[in-house]
Amino acid sequence: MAVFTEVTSLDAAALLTTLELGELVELKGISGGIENTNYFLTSAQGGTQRRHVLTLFERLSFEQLPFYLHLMQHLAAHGIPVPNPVATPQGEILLKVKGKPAALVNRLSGHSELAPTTDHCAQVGAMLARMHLAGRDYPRHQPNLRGLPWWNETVPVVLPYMDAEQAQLLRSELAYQNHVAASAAYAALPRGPVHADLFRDNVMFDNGHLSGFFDFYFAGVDTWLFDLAVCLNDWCIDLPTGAHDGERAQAFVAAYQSVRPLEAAERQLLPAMLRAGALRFWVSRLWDFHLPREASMLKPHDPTHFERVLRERVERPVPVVALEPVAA
Ligand SMILES: Nc1ncnc2c1ncn2[C@@H]1O[C@H](COP(=O)(O)OP(=O)(O)OP(=O)(O)O)[C@@H](O)[C@H]1O
Ligand SMILES: N[C@@H](CCO)C(=O)O
Repeated sequence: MAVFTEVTSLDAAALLTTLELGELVELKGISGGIENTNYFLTSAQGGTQRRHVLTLFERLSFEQLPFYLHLMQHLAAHGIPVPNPVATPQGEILLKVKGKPAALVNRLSGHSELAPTTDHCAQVGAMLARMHLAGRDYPRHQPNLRGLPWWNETVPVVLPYMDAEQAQLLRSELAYQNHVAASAAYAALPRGPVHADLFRDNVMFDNGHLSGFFDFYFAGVDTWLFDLAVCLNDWCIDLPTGAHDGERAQAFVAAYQSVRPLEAAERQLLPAMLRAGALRFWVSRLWDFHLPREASMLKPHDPTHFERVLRERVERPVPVVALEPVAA
């Protein structure tokens, strides 16, 4: 279930009045999702119906939300298909519903593609690069809150739940990532706002065409290569083994590079960032699994999946040349 806070038709109609969006046609709770309260909401004005998603934020505060909501607005204004928050006549996009921070965004058409083909991967790769470029002049700054400092803080907290082999892998990988982060190549990586959680379930396709990226609530400023690695670790691996899928990865990276070719430092550090992306989600899943938040609404994802992906990335590193067409 993903309606943690009940919104009535009266609440929704009042919101539409504030936003000058006309009448309420339909309000329907969304069952997917585990973090927030989400409703599909249809409004009508002058014979035109509009489809929206109303989100009441259950985890993020009024202070934290402007970075994410303004990023979505910025990307939408730059032609990237992402949910665009509706503003009040005074220009405010962070709303309050039932005392909770809230936003009303346009509803993306289509559905998530949970068994992607090379064509789906290519579409996501090209749009990811376009999104990175579109974010370059976004003026707000917030680091990736699930980046290296968080791994350094959280690995010691989850270590007591690990067996000796897992603990050894976590320790050595963390040491490796700290070493990478201190390198000249890492300092040279281009960076900007990244989605940082662009898994298969956060992208919509409509009739085979990418119709949008959503769920920007882990976004932050980090290296573009990290964002690419997070995607390759989800879109271009075999489920459930976690093995790398060369064909899908090639399609993804070629499409990304058709918009923004990778720089020398990025080419060098791709294998290291694939490991970083796997570590990030292994640690967050371990944390959610072993230390559920008080009154948690989370049904934790399986941590062992990303342990497998990390082992794959360590044992069978994939250099960028393996993902590029062989020169004639
Ligand atoms: N802008 C949108 N357009 C269309 N559908 C959306 C949109 N936002 C959310 N949804 C639908 O609502 C579902 C739940 O949203 P989401 O995945 O963001 O949940 P959440 O609880 O906010 O976050 P989490 O992914 O962490 O569980 C999605 O799977 C999707 O089907
Ligand atoms: N994509 C994350 C969940 C947080 O949105 C995971 O699979 O662990």
